[in-house]
Amino acid sequence: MASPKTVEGPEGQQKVVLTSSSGASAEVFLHGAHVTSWKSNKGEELLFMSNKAIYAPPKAIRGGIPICFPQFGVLGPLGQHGFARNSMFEIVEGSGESVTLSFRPSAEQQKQFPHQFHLLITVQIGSDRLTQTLQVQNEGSEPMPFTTAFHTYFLVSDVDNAHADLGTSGLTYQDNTKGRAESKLSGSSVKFQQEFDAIFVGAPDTIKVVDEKAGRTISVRKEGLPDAVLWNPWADKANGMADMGHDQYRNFLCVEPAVAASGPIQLESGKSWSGTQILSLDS
Ligand SMILES: O=P(O)(O)OC[C@H]1O[C@H](O)[C@H](O)[C@@H](O)[C@@H]1O
Repeated sequence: MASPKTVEGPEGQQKVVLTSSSGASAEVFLHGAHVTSWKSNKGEELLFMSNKAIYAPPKAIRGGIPICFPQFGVLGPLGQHGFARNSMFEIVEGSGESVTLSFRPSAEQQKQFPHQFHLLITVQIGSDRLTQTLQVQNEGSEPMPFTTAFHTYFLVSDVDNAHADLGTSGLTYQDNTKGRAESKLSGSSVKFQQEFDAIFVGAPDTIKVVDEKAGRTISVRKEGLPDAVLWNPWADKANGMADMGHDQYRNFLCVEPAVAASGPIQLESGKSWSGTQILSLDS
């Protein structure tokens, strides 16, 4: 397959633009293999991007779809969400509709995480969907522990008029705002009305992001990823972030297919593992 072309994005960073035959499109930066845009075939943007995002390493880009790897959150010895989102990837192959990006840790990164691995991220645009696969191969001689997530920021008209529907009532979750204390959902949906930061262990394989005001539903389907993290930082935390615009917390909610509290996965030497998220625009 021919290598897809890159174009220059903010701060001189290279990005790949994918376009489906129907006109849907996506943008993927080599920095972090980070998807920063997914547009429907009508041209409407479906992902949230901060208007103060920083596009250059060593910062992760705020918004879109950061890849948390080889650690989700603070569930391990590394800095929050691991180093892949702060690192440069290389293009392996692709076409107009898909691209595969590759990353191997530097000697410096292996000092913090003493494992050799090969990470491949594939992003594919379809007429009504965006598919992302994370594949990791343990190239070292010891088992490699990891956790991971697709940290997807969905754009919503206003968080007051949006919710995440898990499809099952009364699920329990670990509440990150309360030291991972167990809590229970009263219905099957999460309405974001204050800071919400929760790990659903063994979450349903499909979660819907519903924007009532825009009349839009996106299904988040996950394969090989047992958990889901739901997050909105709310006003105080978001307005304290240097790379988040004022009150922009109202315009997103995160649904993050993950191996979080179910992990870490212990990947044997020479073995590979993969996980996929499929985002589809239902209406
Ligand atoms: O600010 P970041 O490092 O990108 O993390 C953003 C958020 O990611 C996840 O959703 C975690 O559960 C949150 O605790 C964290 O605040």
